[in-house]
Amino acid sequence: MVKTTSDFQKMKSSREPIVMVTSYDAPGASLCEEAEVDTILVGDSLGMVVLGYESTVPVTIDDMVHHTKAVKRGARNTFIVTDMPFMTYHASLQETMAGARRLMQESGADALKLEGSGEVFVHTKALVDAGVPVVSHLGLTPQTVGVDGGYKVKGKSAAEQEQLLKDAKQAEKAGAFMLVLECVPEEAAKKVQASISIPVIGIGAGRYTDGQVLVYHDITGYYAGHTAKFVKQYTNISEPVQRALKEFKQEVKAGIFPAEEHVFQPLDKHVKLYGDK
Ligand SMILES: Nc1nc(=O)c2c([nH]1)NC[C@@H]1CN(c3ccc(C(=O)N[C@@H](CCC(=O)O)C(=O)O)cc3)CN21
Ligand SMILES: CC(C)C(=O)C(=O)O
Ligand SMILES: [Mg+2]
Repeated sequence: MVKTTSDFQKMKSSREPIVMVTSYDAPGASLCEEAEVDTILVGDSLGMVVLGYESTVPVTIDDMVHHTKAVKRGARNTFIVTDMPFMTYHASLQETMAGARRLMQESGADALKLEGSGEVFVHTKALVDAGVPVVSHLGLTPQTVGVDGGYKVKGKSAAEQEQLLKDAKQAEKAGAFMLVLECVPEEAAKKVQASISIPVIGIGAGRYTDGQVLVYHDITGYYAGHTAKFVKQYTNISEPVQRALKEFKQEVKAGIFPAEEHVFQPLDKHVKLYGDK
């Protein structure tokens, strides 16, 4: 059955690690559900791993609705978190609410994830007040890659760690039920984990968080782009896929495929077809 926000809270209390994997389509989501992951993230990494963009910045609410619907069809019994994309929760509370309403009502998301701190927490609180479960995302926030000047580890200095801790506490206070912490030193993540009561899911945040999240295409090796240090590639499906495609091509060129078993025949095998002798 679909988990609830309180199930994740209980998992933190009982120290059962929470497993989150991204999905962007029905077959991928279905495999995640069969693997019994605790929750699926329809990440805006979608833009980079399946839509071919350079960053997550071009991803829209329409993209997230479209892909979350597909994920929901593939994984009806898994808790789905969907990323609110770039600049859709900053301009006004009205715009935040309109986007969130679409993601929650049209797409089948169970919760929404918002990157960043400060003003973002005003939007977090408004969403939670309206009944939307919210996940906060701190540390490296890919949507601010432009102002950050690249994808860089956050919380390396004492001052940055102090700020991170403050932000995490504010996220909890704003009503977030979960926190994703990306690319921070292990020691900083450990402090955050111990300082707030909501579960902390790490990606490049070391061994002491309440759970881990990785991108589906990074786990399976189905992505040609840059692979971060925190990724463990458990298999490389690109290789067998490439081999199969080359073999298909060779067999068609050589007249090997299709063979007799792939061919349809008429009801009466003795019917003479045009061109038959
Ligand atoms: N395939 C994929 N996996 C991801 O985890 C992911 C995406 N795409 N796209 C959206 C964001 C972007 N993410 C990224 C992208 C790059 C780095 C990266 O290059 N990090 C450097 C750290 C550099 C430093 O030391 O400051 C690294 O070497 O890992 C990290 C996270 C995480 N997300
Ligand atoms: C990397 C994870 C946390 C994410 O936000 C995404 O996949 O978009
Ligand atoms: Mg994201």
